[in-house]
Amino acid sequence: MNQEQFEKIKNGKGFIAALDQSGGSTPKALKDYGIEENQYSNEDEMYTLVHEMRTRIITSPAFSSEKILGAILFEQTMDREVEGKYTSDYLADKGIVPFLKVDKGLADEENGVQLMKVIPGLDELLKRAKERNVFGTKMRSNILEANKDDIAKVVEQQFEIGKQIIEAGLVPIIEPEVNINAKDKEAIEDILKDEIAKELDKLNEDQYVMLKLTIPTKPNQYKSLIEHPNVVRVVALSGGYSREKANELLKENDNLIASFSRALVTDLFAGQSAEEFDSGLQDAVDSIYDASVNKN
Ligand SMILES: O=P(O)(O)OC[C@H]1O[C@](O)(COP(=O)(O)O)[C@@H](O)[C@@H]1O
Repeated sequence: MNQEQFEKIKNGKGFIAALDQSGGSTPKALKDYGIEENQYSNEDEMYTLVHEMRTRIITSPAFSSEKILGAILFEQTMDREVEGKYTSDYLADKGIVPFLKVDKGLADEENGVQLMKVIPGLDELLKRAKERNVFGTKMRSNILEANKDDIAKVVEQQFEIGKQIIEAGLVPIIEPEVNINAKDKEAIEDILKDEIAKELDKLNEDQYVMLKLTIPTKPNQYKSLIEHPNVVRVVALSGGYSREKANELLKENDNLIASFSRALVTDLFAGQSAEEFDSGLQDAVDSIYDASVNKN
């Protein structure tokens, strides 16, 4: 494992940019960016357009390692190039640590949770990620109701696959998202914290994970997880909150940094001039950095 990147992710001041919208989320990500579905006629064109959007973000002067510690990539982005380099190498050369989203989407909701779908060919994908100098991975489940046994299943699945990822020499970001509109969000977060702690305590001392969590209703709910010796860093998804709201809630949580997708790109549009785009991205980066680093 790249020790310099490990140190940066563990102790660096900044946040992680989530640029990994999956196939399922891409049409909405493009629509939010100002590209309607009638502007592309097949998946290939869609992926080319979203790679252009991500390239515009990644190559912007606002997308700098001064405030951005890492970036989470979609598999196709990892296999494409930015200015003649593989995307992960381009990022690493900018001092930004590359991560790869490895999940293949969510299973149907059952008993108030969505497990991850089976991930075929994971070993092969992890091998390729290592070849592309990727540091870590990210995979997302979804929790909607406070059903203890089912939340336990979500966490068990995450850690079981997480250990496979650790074996492959990468650091897994474990992301059991809690839906921000869940009726019993606080009760879910109490159960989730306990279930994650149980799995963390089973790890060997040289097995490291990261956690990507919904910003909790109770400030500092996850303090004990943040301080756990097997946890490199705990980061927060924006979950559908506006950037202002996500930043406001994040500021209430010590040592919790952002890993936003929607909240990062919400003011970026295809039709913007270079300076409008770059200044919109700079504003987003500055405000998310501030919420990640300067707490109340
Ligand atoms: O496309 P997916 O896999 O459903 O994930 C969508 C997004 O959810 C995230 O986990 C969190 O994104 P948000 O900050 O927009 O909630 C991102 O990493 C990812 O881009």
